[in-house]
Amino acid sequence: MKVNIINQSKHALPSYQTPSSAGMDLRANLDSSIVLKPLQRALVPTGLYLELPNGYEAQIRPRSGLAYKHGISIVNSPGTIDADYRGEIKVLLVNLSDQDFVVEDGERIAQMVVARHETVEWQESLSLTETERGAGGYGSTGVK
Ligand SMILES: O=c1ccn([C@H]2C[C@H](O)[C@@H](COP(=O)(O)OP(=O)(O)OP(=O)(O)O)O2)c(=O)[nH]1
Ligand SMILES: [Mg+2]
Repeated sequence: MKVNIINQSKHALPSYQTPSSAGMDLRANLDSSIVLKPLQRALVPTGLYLELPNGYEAQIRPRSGLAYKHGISIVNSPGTIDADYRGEIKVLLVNLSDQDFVVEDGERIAQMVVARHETVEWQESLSLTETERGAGGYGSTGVK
């Protein structure tokens, strides 16, 4: 699928790291590095602007390596990029470790997965179909 993109960053377009990757890594586009103190968050610019087709969204997800090695995650994970959004894609990083983390210009800070979504029209009803699960949840099926 072809998607229009404007790249105002200093970096190459996001790309899949392997042929069957679901996500493309996003790079920070910074004039100078950012220091994230423990529990601090920052809205990190990418310099990218998308025009997703209707019926698609982009999800901004953490990278597991940064999460595991440095406790870096995304506050609103997965971030939602709406098809009608024309602003800059930004990544809301948070440092969940007990050490400072430095975000460098050009660093791959997150990954973006483009996915289809449905647009729902509500059909208001007085009752719902019965199921085996019913209202059970939150561990209702046990732990083993
Ligand atoms: O991680 C994110 C999440 C969102 N956005 C942009 C694209 C998205 O389409 C828009 C709005 O996001 P969202 O709906 O999550 O935020 P909101 O707090 O509900 O703001 P709004 O009232 O503008 O929808 O912000 C990003 O750049 N990065
Ligand atoms: Mg919103």
